[in-house]
Amino acid sequence: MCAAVTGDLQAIIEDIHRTLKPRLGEGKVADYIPELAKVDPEKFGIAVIDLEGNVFKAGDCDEAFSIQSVSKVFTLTLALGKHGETTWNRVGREPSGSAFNSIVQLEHENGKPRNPFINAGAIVVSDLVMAGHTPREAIGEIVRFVQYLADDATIGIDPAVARSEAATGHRNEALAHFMKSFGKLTHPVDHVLGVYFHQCALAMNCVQLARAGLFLAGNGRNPLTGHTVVSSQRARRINALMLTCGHYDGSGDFAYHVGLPGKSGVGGGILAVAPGRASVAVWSPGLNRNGNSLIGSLALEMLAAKTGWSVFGGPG
Ligand SMILES: NC(=O)CC[C@H](N)C(=O)O
Repeated sequence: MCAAVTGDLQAIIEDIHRTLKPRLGEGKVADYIPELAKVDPEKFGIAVIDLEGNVFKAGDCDEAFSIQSVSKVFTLTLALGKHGETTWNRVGREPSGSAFNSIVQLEHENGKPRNPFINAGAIVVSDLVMAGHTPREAIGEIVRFVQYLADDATIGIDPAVARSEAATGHRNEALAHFMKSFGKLTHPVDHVLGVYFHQCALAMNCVQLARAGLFLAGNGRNPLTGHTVVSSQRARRINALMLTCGHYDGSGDFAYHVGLPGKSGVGGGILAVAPGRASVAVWSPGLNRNGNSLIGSLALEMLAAKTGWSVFGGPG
């Protein structure tokens, strides 16, 4: 990273926070999971961690939130570790161009989801992570993996969110049963969804989330712990999937405006990766029409513009 950016980064983060604060409350908090509807729409946190381990943060960056679909990056990493490239026999690698919970493509494509970041694909990935495990063991493995990535044993699941999602998860049940009817899930639907709902209910703050994503900025190696999590080739490929599929039918827009691999969740969190430079987590619960954090996306757009971190080229 160039020295000028390092020195200015805290000022940049604070400026972004100050500039966007008056707009908090724009967007719509997800309410189809009742527990998420209770979250204060004015929350806004940013954390950036560079490869030297410097932390730059602003706002509500130490408050835990429901990471929801951001968890799909971590479960994909786990599934690739267990199953390698055969993972792609079960789930595709193409952008869907449809909503995160869409069912329409599944019938045309015989129950094989387009990519691991839409709900259907992530449910298949949960099925893959379960191999040889009970649901409880698989959930434990996911939590331990995220704790290991973030080097923080305090990270856990919010059971109220997991219960709330299970109680209202008819759309995900429909997706899972539909895929099961095509023989695309190995385990019983209720077991797979139990794992999926719990992974989505992981509660993390922006600093923890940025730390957990740091290996993707570091060619597969977390520079803070010295652990090689994945090969550089795999890190590059996960980043490619985040860039092309991480924001559902808003992925093209996110690439256009931000230009960084990113993964959003309906809790209002986004993990973004600036390869070779830093890992960034933002949180603001108001969502845009694609179900991605509205203010969080704007914050990342400003950050990319001010740092020149877009993977597509320099500042401006
Ligand atoms: N986009 C999201 O974050 C969706 C995750 C949410 N748990 C769901 O399955 O509906």
